Amino acid sequence: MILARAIDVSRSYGSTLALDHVNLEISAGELVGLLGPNGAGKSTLLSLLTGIRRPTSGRVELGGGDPRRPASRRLLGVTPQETGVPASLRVGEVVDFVRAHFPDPMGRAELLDQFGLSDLVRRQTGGLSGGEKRRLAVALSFVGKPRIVLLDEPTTGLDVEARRALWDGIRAFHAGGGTVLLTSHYLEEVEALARRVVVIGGGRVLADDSVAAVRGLVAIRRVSLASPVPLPRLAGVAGVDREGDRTHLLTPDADRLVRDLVAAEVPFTDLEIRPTSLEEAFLTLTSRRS
Ligand SMILES: Nc1ncnc2c1ncn2[C@@H]1O[C@H](COP(=O)(O)OP(=O)(O)OP(=O)(O)O)[C@@H](O)[C@H]1O
Repeated sequence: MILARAIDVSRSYGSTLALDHVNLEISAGELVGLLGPNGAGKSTLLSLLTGIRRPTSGRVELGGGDPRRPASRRLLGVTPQETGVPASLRVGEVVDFVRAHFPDPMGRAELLDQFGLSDLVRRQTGGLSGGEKRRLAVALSFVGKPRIVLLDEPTTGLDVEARRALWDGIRAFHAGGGTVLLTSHYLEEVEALARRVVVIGGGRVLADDSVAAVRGLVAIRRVSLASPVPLPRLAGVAGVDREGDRTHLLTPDADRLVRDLVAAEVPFTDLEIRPTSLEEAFLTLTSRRS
């Protein structure tokens, strides 16, 4: 069963095209990572799926219905990028307050345990660390036993321990049959949780595949050099960019490329090799494909 769907969805803010003909289907029981750089359109897509915003064109469905209808949102749990809880309330009180809104909520102790918050139950939220606050905010999206949870950058800014506690909570929900869509800037983070990753950049879906396949795609290096002569055709070059007297070559195998340059006796200076950003890697690959 498909729990969330975007069909040919575009969304503009004035002259900014935040989403450009996006198609996406999330089936029940999946844990999907939505990966992309700043401004890629991730939050916009979540805001459409949660019914906060309307697409400019195309259609969005949640549980087969319009997410703007409250009935469709009954199966949904969400933690947006920015959240806030009243500083004077204790952790246990916040959880109880949210629990009171649902007909069959999770038990308070079970929820706190699942997210490593049990020791904080009597603490006022104003005194929590950033990581503890974030864990509480994410935990709250699970209170109503949703069928699908959307998490916008759930672990950004957390230290390793807090991140692991959060991951454990998300994994426990998924192990119980729950469906999750979470956004992230980092493939490593998606890799820790999800099998499927949807890469979004410039408002478009650039890849929708297994984490392993996407890792292969983005392991691209940028080899930059200055040469007084035009470069010969070299194997394994995914993209070429010229900037003044410098040439930038994108390749999945920088070692081989450098060996080939030397073997071809290409005169070069100022060789530089660096990893590409996700955005660079994907935009290069997609522009080659199209
Ligand atoms: N309310 C808004 N008004 C105008 N432009 C907006 C608005 N919200 C988002 N945008 C623009 O739409 C594009 C996509 O933004 P969005 O927040 O969806 O990206 P994102 O992938 O979630 O980024 P980040 O990782 O930084 O959160 C950006 O160019 C952004 O500036």
